[in-house]
Amino acid sequence: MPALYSRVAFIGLGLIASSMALAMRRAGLVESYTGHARSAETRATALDLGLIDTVHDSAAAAVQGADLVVLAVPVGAMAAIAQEIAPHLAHGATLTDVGSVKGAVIDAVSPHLPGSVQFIPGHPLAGTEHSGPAAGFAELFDNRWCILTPFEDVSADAVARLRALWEGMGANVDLMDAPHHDLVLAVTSHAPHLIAYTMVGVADDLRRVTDSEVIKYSAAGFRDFTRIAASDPTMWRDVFLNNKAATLEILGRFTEELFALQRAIRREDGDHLHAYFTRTRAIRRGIVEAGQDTDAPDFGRAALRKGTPRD
Ligand SMILES: NC(=O)C1=CN([C@@H]2O[C@H](COP(=O)(O)OP(=O)(O)OC[C@H]3O[C@@H](n4cnc5c(N)ncnc54)[C@H](O)[C@@H]3O)[C@@H](O)[C@H]2O)C=CC1
Ligand SMILES: O=C(O)C(=O)Cc1ccc(O)cc1
Repeated sequence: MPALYSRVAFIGLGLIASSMALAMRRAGLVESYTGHARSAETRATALDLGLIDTVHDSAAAAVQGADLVVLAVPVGAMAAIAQEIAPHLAHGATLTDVGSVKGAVIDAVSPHLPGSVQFIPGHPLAGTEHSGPAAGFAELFDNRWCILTPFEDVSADAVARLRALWEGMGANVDLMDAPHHDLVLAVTSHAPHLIAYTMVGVADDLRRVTDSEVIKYSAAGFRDFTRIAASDPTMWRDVFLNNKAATLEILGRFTEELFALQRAIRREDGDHLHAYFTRTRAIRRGIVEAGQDTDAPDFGRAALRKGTPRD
């Protein structure tokens, strides 16, 4: 495939930017790579790892001459960076971001941009609990979704090119509007992360359960909570502060259902519990049977098709 862009500038050189650089290099999607990070150590690591060809100690310098600029910093840092780079963006350049929240990023970035810049917000639904330039890997986006939330006035060619870039990095691309994205992500990612943080905090508060017992006896579910609760505190603080309405809406519903389940346990209402768990099990089966559970081993899908021995 011929290169889609001649020069990409990454602002922020952490997990997502480094994975993007490696995935772009894997498929030869861009001709030259540059970037900026705040710390000299991060800049040096990104160069040493061969993620980028050149590095700049200011975001304004990094974006000059780039036909693609990727904002890959915590959501709360986007506004100041947009303000700084706006006068230096090349005419007709595409600006995108990878923030976990879209509405607040659009509000923070758009007001600073000159009319010629094509701003196409994006969000790869792929990540890990690790941060920094050494955490990236080329396969991160393989068979994962990337959601783009462009406004209608953006050039269709620019959107098609960015879509092709994500597909070249291995991702599947969907387009939706920003409020819908923020609600979907509140349900599927943001509220679950908060619940994981809470559960790990609760386990830690239980003085009877020492750290070693928590790890030693934790089954897969709790282990995954501890992994998720090890995610970057700055990034997740910014997610909740910037997707406040949708996460509060979902957490409100969650709290109501949790109270109903608590009451069922207290009243020994087995029918309520059984009916609830039957409904949630059907949801999981629907996901697996639709082939949407990309992490599930094949034997899991086969077993579900046949029906499990406990049915
Ligand atoms: N980590 C994950 O699993 C995922 C993260 N995202 C989003 O991607 C973005 C980047 O996240 P990661 O790459 O995971 O973070 P990271 O912590 O690995 O890297 C962030 C980079 O931004 C720089 N940075 C932080 N604050 C800054 C500031 N005020 N000014 C300039 N640079 C600053 C850091 O020095 C670092 O180079 C975030 O907006 C996050 O919501 C999206 C999908 C998955
Ligand atoms: O590590 C995990 O399980 C994740 O959920 C990764 C992740 C974190 C934030 C996003 O906006 C998208 C994906």
